[in-house]
Amino acid sequence: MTTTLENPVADKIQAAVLPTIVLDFDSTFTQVEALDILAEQLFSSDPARLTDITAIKDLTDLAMSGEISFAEALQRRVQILKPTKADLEGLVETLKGLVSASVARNKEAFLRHPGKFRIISGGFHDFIAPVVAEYGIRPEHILANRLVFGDDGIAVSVDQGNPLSKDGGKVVALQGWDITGPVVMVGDGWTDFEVYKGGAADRFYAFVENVKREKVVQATHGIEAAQVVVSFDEVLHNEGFEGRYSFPRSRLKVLLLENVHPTAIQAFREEGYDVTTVKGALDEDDLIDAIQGVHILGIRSKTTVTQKVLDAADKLLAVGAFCIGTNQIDLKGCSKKGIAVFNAPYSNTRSVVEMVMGLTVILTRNIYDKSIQMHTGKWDKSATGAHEVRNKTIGIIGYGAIGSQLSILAEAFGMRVIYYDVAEKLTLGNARRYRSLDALLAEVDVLSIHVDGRAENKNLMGAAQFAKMKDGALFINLSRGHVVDIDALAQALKSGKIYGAAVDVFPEEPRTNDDPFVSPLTGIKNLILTPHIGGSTEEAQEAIGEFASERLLNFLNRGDTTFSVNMPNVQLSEVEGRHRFLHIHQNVPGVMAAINNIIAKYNLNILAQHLKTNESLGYVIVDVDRGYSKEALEELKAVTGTLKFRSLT
Ligand SMILES: NC(=O)c1ccc[n+]([C@@H]2O[C@H](COP(=O)([O-])OP(=O)(O)OC[C@H]3O[C@@H](n4cnc5c(N)ncnc54)[C@H](O)[C@@H]3O)[C@@H](O)[C@H]2O)c1
Ligand SMILES: O=C(O)CC[C@@H](O)C(=O)O
Repeated sequence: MTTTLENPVADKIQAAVLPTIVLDFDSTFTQVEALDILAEQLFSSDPARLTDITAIKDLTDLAMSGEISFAEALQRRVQILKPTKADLEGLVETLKGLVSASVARNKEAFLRHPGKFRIISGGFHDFIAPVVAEYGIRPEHILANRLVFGDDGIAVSVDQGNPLSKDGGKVVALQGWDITGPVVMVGDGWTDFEVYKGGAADRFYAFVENVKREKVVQATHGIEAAQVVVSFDEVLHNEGFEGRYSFPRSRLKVLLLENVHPTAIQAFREEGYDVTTVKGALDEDDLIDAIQGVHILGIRSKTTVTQKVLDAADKLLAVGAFCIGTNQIDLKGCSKKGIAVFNAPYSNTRSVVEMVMGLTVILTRNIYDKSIQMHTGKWDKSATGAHEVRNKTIGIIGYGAIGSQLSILAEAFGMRVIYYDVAEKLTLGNARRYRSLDALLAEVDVLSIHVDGRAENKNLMGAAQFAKMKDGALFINLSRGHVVDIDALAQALKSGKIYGAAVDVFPEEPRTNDDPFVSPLTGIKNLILTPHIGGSTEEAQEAIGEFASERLLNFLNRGDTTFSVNMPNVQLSEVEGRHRFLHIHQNVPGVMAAINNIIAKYNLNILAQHLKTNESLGYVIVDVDRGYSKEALEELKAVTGTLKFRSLT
């Protein structure tokens, strides 16, 4: 199956006759209404004038949505604001930092096509010109009002001779401009729609990236030449401009489940992707419904990505596990479909380790049960059964990222560290590796499990293993629930074989905070139960949000697969001034030769080429210079064994 990212609208438009794009300034070129920002700047530190900030905003809104006359609103706002030239300089600096995200990321397109982008605004040339100059828009390509200053340097009114100071002014002003060829108007406000309605523009885009004005959006309905767009990427794409992106990001859907951290949501939105979030996990049926049309799925540990879900995933390019574990994802199924899987292997490691150390001390001192007794009014000041952790032996099963970090912290607490791992590991500090699990079990005062969630680890700790431990040892599991036979653990605790335990992960876990927790472990003495929160610190969640979204964005934006858990890892630079083909295929003979034949047939000039394979997948990345035909793309997609094909610009 191939992923087809087509653009029929752009195909219809001759690239040679690029239209002139006329942008509104307030809430379109910039994220904000400049006069609202000016009001905040001038009045927010003066309690007596705070109401003027609201008054300015109200006037702006009423005019933008077409409720009152634009001319009246403009004049009244200037009368309230009375700015000086110095005030406007401050405003310019603020506005430069508030350029709309999709405009800012397409700066290259502005600079590459001087004269093709113009500004029309009911705002003021005085502050618009220096902001848009950075995008190569010259003063003569800005139509805007001018402030009239009094002798004291304070603006008192609007230049009345300028048509833009009047109602319907944009239509008149634009019609009088020296534009040849089609004109495309992009704006959020009613006056922008009027430009199209009044016949001064051939096409209209209602721009809703910053603010959605219902009256304007409604007005576009049923008009073939008018469209609502959530980002400037779409405008560039539809109008045949070579923006940074071969496919508008706003049409790529990102579905983030299980309350992933807002940093991730923001990262995708800032890059222009269409993000939907869901608080909890989804069960299989709900996920099957939700996954259709989704390009990127973000989950944590509670969502299971099964083969059935993958079968329903018609557009899925990648799955991000916003956690360490990936055992909830059918990795083989993903590979078979060329879907890349990423996780955040180190972002919550420290949080888990700190929690294990804390639990070790709490259990060794018997603090947990003492606290419970206190809550029932019982004061038991006694040292019996309470110990230091110093000189005790901690046994770690699974000496990976978490196990080895724990080794360092435990040693810093004065503990003796021994570990068991099925793989060769670098032993840290004075830790000792045991090659026999049974030998380790027999020696530990505290046992902590940190193996990964592979299926073979089911019931790694069962009745036989608990029986091999010293009487009165402590047990901790913050890895995966199925690794421990919990009936056997319950029995070992009840019999006193295991003196105390802390369990954070369970074979069956509630999907959301509203679902009940049911387990044979509830009600047992000296057993600390926690709701799978080993990695749940604000620090870890933020770090995971940043790390996982960065991996997914690098994959989307440039094809980079660094840290992917199932794809061959290829580190790639940004796509600058070139086209990049990304070809994911079954690892079968002949694919590379077929790709190269097509490249030779179409005489494409290769700037860089990479091929990396793993057991099941091959990943070819080809960078070519700008000239290539659609037929070449079609043939590349049709190569036998192709799973996914994308092109980036
Ligand atoms: N409770 C939480 O909130 C939480 C947070 C993060 C991670 N985790 C879980 O913690 C576990 C460890 O995470 P990590 O980042 O250290 O993983 P890791 O992959 O870095 O380390 C796992 C180690 O276990 C070893 N191993 C696997 N099976 C084994 C076995 N049967 N016997 C001995 N060694 C075995 C591996 O060789 C590897 O060295 C994972 O299951 C992860 O999902 C839980
Ligand atoms: O936050 C989660 O849902 C899972 C945390 C942890 O088990 C992990 O695998 O990182």
